[in-house]
Amino acid sequence: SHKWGYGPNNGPDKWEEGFPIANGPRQSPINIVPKEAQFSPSLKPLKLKYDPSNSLGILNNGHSFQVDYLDDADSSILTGGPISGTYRLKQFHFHWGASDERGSEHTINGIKFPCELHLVHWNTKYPSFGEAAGQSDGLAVVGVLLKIGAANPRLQKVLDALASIKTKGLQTTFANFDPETLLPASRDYWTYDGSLTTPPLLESVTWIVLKEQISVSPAQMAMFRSLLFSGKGEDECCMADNYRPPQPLKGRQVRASFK
Ligand SMILES: NS(=O)(=O)c1ccc(S(=O)(=O)NCc2cccs2)s1
Ligand SMILES: [Zn+2]
Repeated sequence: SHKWGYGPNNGPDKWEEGFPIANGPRQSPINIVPKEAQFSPSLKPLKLKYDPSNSLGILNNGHSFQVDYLDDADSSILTGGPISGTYRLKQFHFHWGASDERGSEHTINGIKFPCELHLVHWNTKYPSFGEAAGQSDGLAVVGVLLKIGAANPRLQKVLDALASIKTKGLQTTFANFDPETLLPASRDYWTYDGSLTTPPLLESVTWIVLKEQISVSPAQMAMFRSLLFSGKGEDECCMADNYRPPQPLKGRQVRASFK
């Protein structure tokens, strides 16, 4: 069977063929309507504690690129917020468009952003990431929207590494990176129960989407688009538009940590 992707023959509209959960009750992403989000005073502040020495490498996985973290201890963790217990950072990655008017997965009042950052964490009540990924409370992903503006110096170290992972399967070491430097000043967020936004589309994600965006310049967006979906020696296919569009809310409540 041909692998899933973002093209006309293997893209989001085709994923239900191999992954019927694509039409499930808690799929992601969604369109967030701030006025319809319920302020929940019981939501705790988000607590992120990352150890930069846990960063391992940066990989072109053929769908996006990801920075992987050592997750054999509670050294890079997410606590508080809508979750209970401790979730360990596994990796972060991005989704982006072929042009600046699209690329994000979550939308706000129907507005698409050029790019979206996802920091993927797994619940340590389970023995491993793979185990957690199959549980309804197994994963927590922090989503940060990027908007076009001034060049973001915090992104530069990541973007400068892309030249060495141009094609699918390439990876290189990526040491001492603190992903907290990518986050906006405010920790205000929206949260809802959802899923992975790529196959296997598992409905195991507590989504935590930050209200404040971070900036990215058009030149920096061009660097994201310099990556290839294709492997070395294959017909070149620019890595872009690697986003799933918003999915039906199906009665879910979106809660806000702020008024
Ligand atoms: N866009 S997103 O943050 O919703 C993610 C999509 C895929 C993610 S993963 O790297 O955690 N792999 C998921 C798995 C593969 C096999 C078992 S689970 S995270
Ligand atoms: Zn993602």
